[in-house]
Amino acid sequence: MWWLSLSIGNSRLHWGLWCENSLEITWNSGYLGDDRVTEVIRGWQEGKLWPSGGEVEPRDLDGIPELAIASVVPEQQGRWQVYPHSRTLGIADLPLQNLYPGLGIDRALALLGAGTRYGWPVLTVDSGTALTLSGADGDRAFVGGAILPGLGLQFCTLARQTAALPEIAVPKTLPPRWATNTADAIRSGIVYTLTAGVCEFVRDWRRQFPESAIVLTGGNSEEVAAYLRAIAPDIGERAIADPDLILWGMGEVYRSGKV
Ligand SMILES: Nc1ncnc2c1ncn2[C@@H]1O[C@H](COP(=O)(O)OP(=O)(O)O)[C@@H](O)[C@H]1O
Ligand SMILES: CC(C)(COP(=O)(O)O)[C@@H](O)C(=O)NCCC(=O)O
Ligand SMILES: [K+]
Repeated sequence: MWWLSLSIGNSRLHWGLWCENSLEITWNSGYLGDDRVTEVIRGWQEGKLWPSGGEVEPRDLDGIPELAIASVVPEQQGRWQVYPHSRTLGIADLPLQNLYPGLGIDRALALLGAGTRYGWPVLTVDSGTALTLSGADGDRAFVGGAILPGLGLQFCTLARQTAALPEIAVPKTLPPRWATNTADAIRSGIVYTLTAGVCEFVRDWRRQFPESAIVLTGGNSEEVAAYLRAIAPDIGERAIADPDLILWGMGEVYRSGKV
């Protein structure tokens, strides 16, 4: 009756502990080394949950949990597939239409989670390592989307590929637009162009699907939500923030009997 959902992203692991259809706890962790993976799997086989790297307390499960894996990082997914009670999800397992071959399973699951919780049509904005937009219509058919470097990645790449630009943390609030020093200039350039781009996509989506929910998720969703509220309140105030969209999508696949 207990099962685990593991979504493997390009920066880290996203975990959910489920009791049937009820999501009990969620946490994130870094990637784990082989020894640690072996240790965690041994724990599961003894009916123990030992979330590592996360802030969740270990606990006893009555039974050996199933593990559902959704991954966009092949090298990481193999480490967890050795668990005998695991099942790896592909886009063919999802009750969505018109998905293209090669579409990220995280994007498809986030859409499924968002549509299930907030209704169809729906647009998801996932601010993770990459920032992705993904939209589906009222028939649960994928309409399309976009991929760009995520917030953290933009700051990091700019610093790494230039001699004079420093590494800067992702700002929590809106920086000044017309900067008079280097750090603010970087903040301004990245934050205002990224936010303007997201707004443009959302506005176009709303022209096609005026009633659609707009759902924000991913490691930088709080920052993106704050920028949107400050720059475009008509979008920011109405957008829904939900950090667990991918896990909710996995729950929906479980409910349909495919896990
Ligand atoms: N504790 C954290 N560890 C890693 N990234 C974090 C953390 N907190 C916030 N972030 C931000 O979230 C981004 C990753 O988003 P996330 O949705 O977790 O990634 P992914 O699903 O691609 O692994 C990073 O680029 C970083 O800017
Ligand atoms: C676009 C992504 C890299 C996003 O990954 P993330 O930032 O969530 O780790 C991932 O969804 C992916 O590898 N997609 C495959 C290409 C596509 O969706 O078209
Ligand atoms: K992402």
